[in-house]
Amino acid sequence: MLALRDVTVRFGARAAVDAVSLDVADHEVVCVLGPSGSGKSTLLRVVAGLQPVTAGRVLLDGADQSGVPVHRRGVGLMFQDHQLFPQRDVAGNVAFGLRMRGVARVERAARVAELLDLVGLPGAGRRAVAALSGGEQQRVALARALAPRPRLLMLDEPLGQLDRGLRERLVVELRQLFGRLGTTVLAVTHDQGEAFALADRVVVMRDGRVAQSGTPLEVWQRPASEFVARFLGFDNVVPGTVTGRAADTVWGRIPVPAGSAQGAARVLVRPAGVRLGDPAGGLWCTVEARTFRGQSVAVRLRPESGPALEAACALREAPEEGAVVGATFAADEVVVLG
Ligand SMILES: Nc1ncnc2c1ncn2[C@@H]1O[C@H](COP(=O)(O)OP(=O)(O)OP(=O)(O)O)[C@@H](O)[C@H]1O
Repeated sequence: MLALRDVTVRFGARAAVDAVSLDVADHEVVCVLGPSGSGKSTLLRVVAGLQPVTAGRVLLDGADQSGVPVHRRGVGLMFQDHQLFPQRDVAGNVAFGLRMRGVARVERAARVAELLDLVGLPGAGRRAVAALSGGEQQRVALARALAPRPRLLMLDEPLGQLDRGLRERLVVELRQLFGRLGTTVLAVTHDQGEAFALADRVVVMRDGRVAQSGTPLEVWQRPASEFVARFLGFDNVVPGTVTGRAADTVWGRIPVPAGSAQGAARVLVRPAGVRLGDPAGGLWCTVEARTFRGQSVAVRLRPESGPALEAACALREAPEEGAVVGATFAADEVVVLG
């Protein structure tokens, strides 16, 4: 469906997008994820035709899009601040793209009603946009983007403005909706939770380049680099030397999974793989802080050597602040990073 081939966008000397190649298959939901300034929005703007490329090609269904204007690309756009027309009612907003395409009034009305049902706002056509909640406005913006049946729907921080609870609910709804409609989606977000909940595949960007691409599970289980690991919130990373099934690090010998790359590397231990027991039986650590995270407790440890270490413990097993414990490591939660 969508193919980017070595796409580069420069602003002055700086490449906001640097030789990016990316494919999105029919019906696939791809989320581009990365810190602020990594080039996500620029990438979307390129696909939409809002931003010319410095080099490289954008293909939609095999056709090169250079010179094709925004309204002829057949892509739908939904931006962070959803840019609804305040002077129009809900139906007027949803019908916008249809009117632009000259769809007849009766057909338009039917499609608007269908879309409002789809996004969970049945019968809301006559309501004023200004009187809607943030979540409702988001749904209207989604209905407007979907109304002309775009071959590719692009979302820029689709749930960016909403509070966390609402975002978590909407992201589940969106995923179900896209699955049902078979929509092909390219979304960008800086929120990893959102990306992982929404996407069939996530693409992590860093400084205009693709740092990793894979299913949410693949990226979560095997971050390709220290950058990706830290971006996902994994901070238990130390340098080490891998020999056979263990790595020598400042935290002592850490078992690693079979097949891990050998030699000097960065070693990640996911918090779930840090086991706490008797001080004599492992790396000697003092408990610095505990943070409740729903089902588990994040325990921040100060080891006798090396940087701080985080462990995830069951509620009842979390040691008290100030306690001294021995940390050991479970190989299946250890990743030797590239
Ligand atoms: N029109 C422009 N002129 C000059 N520089 C730009 C322009 N648009 C973007 N940039 C720069 O390109 C880089 C990438 O910007 P972009 O908005 O694509 O990043 P992003 O990952 O979407 O960030 P955010 O999450 O903050 O929106 C940034 O350094 C930005 O300052």
